[in-house]
Amino acid sequence: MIRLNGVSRYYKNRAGQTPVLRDIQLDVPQGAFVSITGPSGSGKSTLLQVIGLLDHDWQGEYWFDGQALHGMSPKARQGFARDQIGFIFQQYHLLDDLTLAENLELPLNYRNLPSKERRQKVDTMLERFGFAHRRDDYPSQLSGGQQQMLAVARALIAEPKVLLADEPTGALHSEQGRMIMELLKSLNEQGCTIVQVTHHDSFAAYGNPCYRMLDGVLSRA
Ligand SMILES: Nc1ncnc2c1ncn2[C@@H]1O[C@H](COP(=O)(O)OP(=O)(O)OP(=O)(O)O)[C@@H](O)[C@H]1O
Repeated sequence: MIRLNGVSRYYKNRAGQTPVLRDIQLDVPQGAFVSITGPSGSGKSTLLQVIGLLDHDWQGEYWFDGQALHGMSPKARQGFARDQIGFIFQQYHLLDDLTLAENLELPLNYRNLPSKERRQKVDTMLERFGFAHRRDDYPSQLSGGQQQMLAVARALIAEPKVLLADEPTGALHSEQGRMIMELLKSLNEQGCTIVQVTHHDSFAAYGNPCYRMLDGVLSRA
């Protein structure tokens, strides 16, 4: 489903160019749950940003369901990402001045959907994730684990083909972290393709295959 072939990424600094991703080869089959671990600063988040099309300053080939994303303009990639890719972050990235329902509706605003259909999708998601009775609450009224659950719901509402998770449990205590991992596991069992970056070996074990990033080099763990 996703294939990276020889992807490299450099950051410019005073010394010149520092390689952060080196000749990355990665295959993510449809329905897979891929984990990427590795030490701090090794390039994991950078790789996920490339896969999530949040970063365009890379070289190499990126194939997604047979489409050559490396041949697309950044603007076209942005549209593609909105349709096909869901992203969750360590710090949730919810909008605090919007209600839970309004947060969920955000990704649908880019779609040409009648408002009734948008509302139905939001209601279904609120129900599915157990937030129906809290639709008019604000994210700050939720626990960290619940905020991350809402972020997962928001990432899924536009029915992306793949869910990318960058340290999804990083801001949570272990009980809540496990809850989020169990949620990702059950989503994967329902067919959702997932790529996660994590520091936790026990959480990495939810994935198969597992990769390890070291100094910008990705290899099978
Ligand atoms: N915008 C940037 N400009 C310059 N260097 C950057 C930038 N973003 C990241 N880097 C550098 O790229 C390297 C990889 O960073 P990245 O965030 O991908 O690592 P990571 O493995 O995700 O780390 P962590 O586990 O701590 O989140 C680091 O050395 C970092 O300092």
